Amino acid sequence: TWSPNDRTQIRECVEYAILEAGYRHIDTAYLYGCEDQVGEAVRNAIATGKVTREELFITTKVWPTFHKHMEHGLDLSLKVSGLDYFDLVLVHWPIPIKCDSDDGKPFRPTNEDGYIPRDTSSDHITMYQQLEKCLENGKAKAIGVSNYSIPKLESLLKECKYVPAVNQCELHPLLPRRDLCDFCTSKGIVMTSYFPFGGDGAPILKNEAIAEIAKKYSVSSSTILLSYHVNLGVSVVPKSFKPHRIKLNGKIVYLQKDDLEKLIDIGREKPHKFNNINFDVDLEFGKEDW
Ligand SMILES: NC(=O)C1=CN([C@@H]2O[C@H](COP(=O)(O)OP(=O)(O)OC[C@H]3O[C@@H](n4cnc5c(N)ncnc54)[C@H](OP(=O)(O)O)[C@@H]3O)[C@@H](O)[C@H]2O)C=CC1
Ligand SMILES: O=C1Nc2ccccc2C1=O
Repeated sequence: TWSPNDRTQIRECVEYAILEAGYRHIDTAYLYGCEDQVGEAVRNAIATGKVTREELFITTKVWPTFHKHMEHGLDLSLKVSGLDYFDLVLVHWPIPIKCDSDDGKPFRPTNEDGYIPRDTSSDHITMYQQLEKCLENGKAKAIGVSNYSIPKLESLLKECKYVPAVNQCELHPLLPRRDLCDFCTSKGIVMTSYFPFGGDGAPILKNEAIAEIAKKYSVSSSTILLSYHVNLGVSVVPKSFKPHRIKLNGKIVYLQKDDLEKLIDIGREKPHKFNNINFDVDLEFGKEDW
């Protein structure tokens, strides 16, 4: 439910996704400024009698400007959405961002170098530990992380009480991150792919190697990109505002092993990350640590 500009259509798209296209997993975040529309869509969908709350799986994320009070961040998401609980709550990014306000804003302050300034008085482990309390008090049915690297997960796993259920990261054939996926699988952490098409404007759909595989299966490149994840045991959260694409994105095909290998090979040598959010340099692990 992330949209960089127009956020007016999200309620109707979520309703369409649930009622007409069979979606059950909806991914949102406090950052996206649309949890009100997601909550309304969920209530409207339930009111039709076609789906129950228990059948739906609603994920949200607490933005790291709330690093001192993550439960308060989640409380705001609950209030805005009008939901009684979220099925999954993620630490949105492992990097605490400087913030003095109560509402977590500004979300992306910038320092004189143009970077989003990190608050070094906290860390990703402390943020996650606060969500563990939300698991215990029932505000979240499950908790997890987003944009966590292997070193971050290793340090978190040493300190946490509950293993994160999910790590949601940018993943697609141009950024296969098989090491991260294998690490997560070995620890019982489900990977979720965001930016399955490369984000706004869907740049990965122009890739010729993917188009060739799509031709072989007589499906669209978008179907290949989503099937890639499902075939690898990764969940995936595509976004579209167009009804026919919302439906199309529910279609998954079985991929032959050699085609799956071809897809992984596309980004093996030179992985490409589309999300270029400008966090302050990570002194410990280097800039690429997310
Ligand atoms: N945890 C995190 O830090 C992040 C999480 N996310 C989550 O991941 C979701 C997906 O990422 P998002 O940024 O939306 O980018 P996506 O990779 O899902 O791409 C969205 C773009 O693809 C287009 N598109 C969708 N389906 C098709 C199709 N079948 N054929 C052609 N074009 C298509 C959309 O256009 P149109 O709408 O016109 O169809 C839109 O321009 C977000 O909405 C958000 O929930 C995203 C970024 C970071
Ligand atoms: O959730 C997010 N969606 C985004 C889109 C662009 C850049 C960063 C983000 C997020 O953190």
